[in-house]
Amino acid sequence: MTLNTTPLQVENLAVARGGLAVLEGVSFSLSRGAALVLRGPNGCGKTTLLRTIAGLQPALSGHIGLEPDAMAYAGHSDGVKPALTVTENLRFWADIFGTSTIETALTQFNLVALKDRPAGTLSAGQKRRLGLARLLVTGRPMWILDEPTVSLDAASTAMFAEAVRAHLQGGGMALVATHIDLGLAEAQVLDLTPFRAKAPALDDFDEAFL
Ligand SMILES: Nc1ncnc2c1ncn2[C@@H]1O[C@H](COP(=O)(O)OP(=O)(O)OP(=O)(O)O)[C@@H](O)[C@H]1O
Repeated sequence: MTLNTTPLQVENLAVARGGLAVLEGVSFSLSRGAALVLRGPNGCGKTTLLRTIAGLQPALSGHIGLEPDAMAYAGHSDGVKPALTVTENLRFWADIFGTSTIETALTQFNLVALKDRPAGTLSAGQKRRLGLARLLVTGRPMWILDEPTVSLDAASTAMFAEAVRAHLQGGGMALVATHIDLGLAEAQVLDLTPFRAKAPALDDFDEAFL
């Protein structure tokens, strides 16, 4: 699949969770070859924003200028099939996304020695590496990553940063919510704190109980 795509344009986006707005007025753009790291305190709406941009839930308002089928989303769950081996998991995804090779994914995420292991027998960090390796076999240009380094040790975190860097160098893009320093000095950073939605004003007070 080609990496030629319109860059991501997000304009005046408002997103909601549980029926309540959590972020409003979020605007940014991402060019090919660029990464943006989203920061903000727990509960500010990073996951909600990523899920909305990935097309997994509707926006309250605003515009997202990239189709979901240009995106590969890696959320909190690894999405690994435990009964399939590492190779079978990657081949399964390669078939779904219409790509052919899984070798780069095995190598870049240090999974070669584990390739015949049922995924259910992997450690948490190994499972996470497999879940992230899936990004490579999607062939999709826009990676949307929610806390991708959870369970990864320092070496695997560095390996992941290298995989993101290689993706960017190939013209891909990455949007990442993370609390840690990924070591991606080239990434831009957007703090979502100023975009937190204001609590709705009460304009219809009930009488106080006496
Ligand atoms: N199922 C739910 N129903 C209602 N509200 C929810 C639900 N899940 C989460 N929320 C609330 O939505 C808000 C945004 O949550 P979200 O998971 O997007 O934040 P986050 O910035 O990703 O947080 P964290 O850094 O802790 O992962 C939070 O205030 C959270 O409590």
